[in-house]
Amino acid sequence: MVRDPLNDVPHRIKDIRVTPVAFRDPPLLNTVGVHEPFALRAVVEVVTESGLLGLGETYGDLAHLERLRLAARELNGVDVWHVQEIARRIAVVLAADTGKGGHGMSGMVTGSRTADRVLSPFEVACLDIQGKALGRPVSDLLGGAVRDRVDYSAYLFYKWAGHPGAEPDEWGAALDPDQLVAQARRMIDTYGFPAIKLKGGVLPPEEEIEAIKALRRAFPEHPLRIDPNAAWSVATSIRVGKELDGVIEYLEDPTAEIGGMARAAREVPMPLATNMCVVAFDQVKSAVTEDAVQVILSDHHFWGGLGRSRTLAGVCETFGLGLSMHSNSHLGISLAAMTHLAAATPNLNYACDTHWPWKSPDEDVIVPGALTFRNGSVAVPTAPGLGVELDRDALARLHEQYLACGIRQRDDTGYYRRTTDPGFDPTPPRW
Ligand SMILES: O=C([O-])[C@@H](O)[C@@H](O)[C@H](O)[C@@H](O)C(=O)[O-]
Ligand SMILES: [Mg+2]
Repeated sequence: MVRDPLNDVPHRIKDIRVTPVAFRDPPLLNTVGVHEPFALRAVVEVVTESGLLGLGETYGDLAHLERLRLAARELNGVDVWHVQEIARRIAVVLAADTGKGGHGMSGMVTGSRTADRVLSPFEVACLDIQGKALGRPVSDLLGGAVRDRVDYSAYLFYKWAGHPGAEPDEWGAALDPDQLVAQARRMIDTYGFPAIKLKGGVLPPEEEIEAIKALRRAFPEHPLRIDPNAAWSVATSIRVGKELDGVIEYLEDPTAEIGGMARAAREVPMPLATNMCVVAFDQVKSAVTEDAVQVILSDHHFWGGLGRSRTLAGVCETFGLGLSMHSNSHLGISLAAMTHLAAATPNLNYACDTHWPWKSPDEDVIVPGALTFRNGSVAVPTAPGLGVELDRDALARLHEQYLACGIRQRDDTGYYRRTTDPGFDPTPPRW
């Protein structure tokens, strides 16, 4: 048995708590619809016999919660150093799972592996405990931080002024280039982000090209990206790519599937990036063979945790692929995990995505102060483990909000149809 080298106490899992939470989310538009008034997450607490607590954060969709609870029942007694045993048990208990539903991404990313999505928060929580047992930050367990701050990008969204029937929110509407530039200005003034990403696939491509060009004029030095989540045909992707030659650093998921991306990649001048067509290890081979993507956006929530995301980084290095980082609506436990991972990944050379600015500062499950943005970057926590502490009152409040809000799975398309256009069809390619 592996023993704690410091005090010879094993750290076997004694208890796991999975708590769904909901936090307010503005009406952010994407190609499949619009964000509902609340985003869902699940907080995973792993408690050991030795009395240590580890934290993980993941999607809050009901089907995912059920899988998390099923997995949790299998993990009692496992040593937190034995993540491979945890992965094995999860794979066994989910073997018959068809993987339908509960992706937490409103249908935009469906090819990731169910067992990896379930493993992720347990693995992060185990790393948190390992770090606490050793008195070292998680970045040290991943090979050591190669940077003491991690850069994030300003993640712009087209959006309505407010949710239908509600007062306008503090960001107001962003439905044309001027409004997007104002959104970017405010976000960069507040957080200092060094790069800009625009969530596209919302308006006809010509309008989104104009928006990118307006951003380029307003922010001549900021690397720019646009991500329409595969809303475009191959022909449209090629047309937009040529039009944005020299303007964007990469074009993210312009079109669907490895085959489509490969055809687009042959014609456009810039690298193509993805968090849609390569979301699991068994998809890497054909992507590389076909030279379909030049940058992969890692995401520990669906690649199976921080260790497997480091493996992905090695794969990218091996094949000469760039590496960036994807995000969804998230809270502070995930931001801490993303920051440790990015810090310990030398070849992560792009500013990471984060939805952080879209969350109200007063809504989180961690004690404030551990993670702050300065010049667009977050300092890598140096305290043991993830370096964040659970705020139990806040957790209880956001759980109450989950119970009251009535939302049980992310459904951007359903919300758009209910509020705006019952006939809305997001099937790609939309253009
Ligand atoms: O939050 C959103 O609407 C995004 O569209 C998100 O769901 C995507 O997964 C993501 O940000 C992306 O880069 O594709
Ligand atoms: Mg993307």
